[in-house]
Amino acid sequence: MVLNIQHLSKRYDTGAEPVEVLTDVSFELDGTETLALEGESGSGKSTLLHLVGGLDRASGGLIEVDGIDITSLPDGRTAQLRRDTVGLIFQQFNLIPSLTVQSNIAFHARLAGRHDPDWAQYLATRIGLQDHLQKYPEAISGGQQQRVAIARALAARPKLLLADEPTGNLDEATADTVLGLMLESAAEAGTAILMVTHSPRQAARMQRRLTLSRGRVQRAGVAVAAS
Ligand SMILES: Nc1ncnc2c1ncn2[C@@H]1O[C@H](COP(=O)(O)OP(=O)(O)OP(=O)(O)O)[C@@H](O)[C@H]1O
Repeated sequence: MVLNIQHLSKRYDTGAEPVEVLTDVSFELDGTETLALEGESGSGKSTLLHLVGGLDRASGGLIEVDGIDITSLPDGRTAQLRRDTVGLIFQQFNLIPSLTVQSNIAFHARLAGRHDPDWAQYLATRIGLQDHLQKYPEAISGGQQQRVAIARALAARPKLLLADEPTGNLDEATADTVLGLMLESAAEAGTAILMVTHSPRQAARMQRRLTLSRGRVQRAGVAVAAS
């Protein structure tokens, strides 16, 4: 199992009143499964993704990534796990402007000590970037930049890919193409996917769908607490 979440909760104590953003969330993700995370704005999707990526701390419950409980790891170890096991794609591509497309793709794999030039080259070609490798991010389109972010996230063959509306700012046709490339490339890399999306059309292309409603997992139209 690549991801095991049990009774996860997240509370923010920053304001006058504590805000419980996630309550008793439990689900699992096997091998190379793909899961769409849906739910209305403010339901806690991004918060959940940040917790799984170790970018924020849970208030309670368990998050096992590839068998390691990240809720009890010190910050340095979470960063290491993120580097070694998890790939991240956000709506903002976060490309490094001073690096070429090719170097951007290799960047995280190099950091993880797992840069495989043949795989990076194959991935870039597979994802349609072969003619843009020596260009800088400013010289390519939004759709192409998003392809770079996807290739970069998959270059180190992560066990788990976390994607927060990865095609959210692309037109529908480009989004369809880019998502297809992401799914095919992840399958080839042996990578499971947890993807936040507002698009039912995109969610339907994933193997499983899970909806959050006010921080709880909703099944069959009803928000339920995990047993
Ligand atoms: N640092 C914070 N302090 C207090 N509340 C927060 C904080 N970060 C997020 N929240 C609240 O947590 C809730 C869930 O936010 P989150 O961004 O996870 O929702 P979301 O489902 O991803 O929404 P969207 O679809 O609009 O991106 C929101 O009500 C938000 O206001």
